[in-house]
Amino acid sequence: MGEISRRKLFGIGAAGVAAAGAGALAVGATAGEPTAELVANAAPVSAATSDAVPFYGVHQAGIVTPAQDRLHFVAFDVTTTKREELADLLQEWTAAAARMTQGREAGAFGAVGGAPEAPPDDTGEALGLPASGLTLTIGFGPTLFDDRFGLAAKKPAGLAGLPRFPGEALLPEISGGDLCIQACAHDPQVAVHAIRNLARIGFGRVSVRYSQLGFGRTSSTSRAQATPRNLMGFKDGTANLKLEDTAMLRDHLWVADGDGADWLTGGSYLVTRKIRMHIETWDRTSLTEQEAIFGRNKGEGAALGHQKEFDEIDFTRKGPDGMALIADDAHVRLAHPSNNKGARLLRRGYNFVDGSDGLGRLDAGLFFMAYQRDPRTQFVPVQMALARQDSLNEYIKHVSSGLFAVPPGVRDAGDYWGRALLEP
Ligand SMILES: C=CC1=C(C)c2cc3[nH]c(cc4nc(cc5[nH]c(cc1n2)c(C)c5CCC(=O)O)C(CCC(=O)O)=C4C)c(C)c3C=C
Ligand SMILES: [Fe+2]
Repeated sequence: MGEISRRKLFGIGAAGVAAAGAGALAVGATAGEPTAELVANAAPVSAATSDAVPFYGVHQAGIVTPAQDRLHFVAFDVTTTKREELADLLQEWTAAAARMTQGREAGAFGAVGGAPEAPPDDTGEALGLPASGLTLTIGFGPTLFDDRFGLAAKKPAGLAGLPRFPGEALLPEISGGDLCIQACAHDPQVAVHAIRNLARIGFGRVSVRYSQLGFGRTSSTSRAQATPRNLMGFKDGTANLKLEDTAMLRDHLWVADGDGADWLTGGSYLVTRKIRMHIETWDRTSLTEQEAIFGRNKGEGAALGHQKEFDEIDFTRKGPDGMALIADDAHVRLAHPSNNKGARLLRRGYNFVDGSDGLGRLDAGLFFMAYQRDPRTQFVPVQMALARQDSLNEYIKHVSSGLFAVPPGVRDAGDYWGRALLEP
């Protein structure tokens, strides 16, 4: 965030910005944080974008939490082979995450409050910024359950691995990971600060395998949110699982007692796919063709032959030529629960633009993320149908893939991410 927007956010002058600390609008000040006057001087900021999201709860935040506007996703390889060091790290990460999500610095001393001869326990770039809706959500990849940490017997069946899908071109260096952390926030600097500090804390025990920045959420996860648009210009996230759909979340999102691994009850599974778009080709495609590919119109987002975005889709509707208005190879027909034995997903993806590719094309697309109760009966059949038939395939390429078991929420300050997995 630039100096001017920072000033606008806080309604204070340049000097105030320089002095304001990470806890400016948050719970519990630490050394090096702003004075009470500075906090009182801060102009009100929009509750929706500055507020803190509670960290403790039955489920992790960042799943049904109304999707924030920015993402920094990271996958780690665990470099230590000692189970105790892994458990220590998860405890340190949990403590730092509990602080940062409330707008506080990563450690108790902060960026400027510690011993001058030691590296600070916060990197400092979020000083002066509010919590900004930051959520931090951890996931455990299949490789964490190999023979290094004695966790093989606790590997949940849903982590068995994804099959190869036709047409995918996965790059191993940006796929997989022993652990992942999804940071979502309304301010990219807050999301990046959080991941950077977690990576810093992990030094010597984990190394970053890959990370991905995202912007412009491509899904709504609450009915209170307007549907955003993806980089192809279409409303994305209309027919999504949403936090208000309590019964559907129970059936399709949260791992339940008896599903398999007990430690995962109350958790979920996350599938990530980095999907590159051939943007320049898409931009030379007619509007009629674009709409036929998705099976929805570009303006309103209504299914073809329907009026409104949220009208329930009737796939039997035909045009004057007797042909189905939504083609057999249209994206929404293939992905719809009626084509996939009722399977539903909670999609929570983000647009990405990683600059250009050296050949004059944007390196851009969708960082697809979807939460679900069991990927074997949800993501896999839907993606198999899409990979085989979707007319969108001409314009996209899947280049990375991740599968993670997402543990339940941290209950209180005595609990930590993955405790039920690591402790007998
Ligand atoms: C395997 C799951 C899915 C992948 C991968 C995927 C890629 C992908 N999707 C879009 C754009 C849109 N998707 C839309 C709907 C939609 N997509 C999926 C699943 C995957 N998409 C589902 C389950 C649905 C809902 C289907 C339904 O029940 O109607 C839409 C329409 C609007 C909406 O409902 O969200 C768009 C647009 C892109 C661009 C993309 C890969 C780059
Ligand atoms: Fe889709």
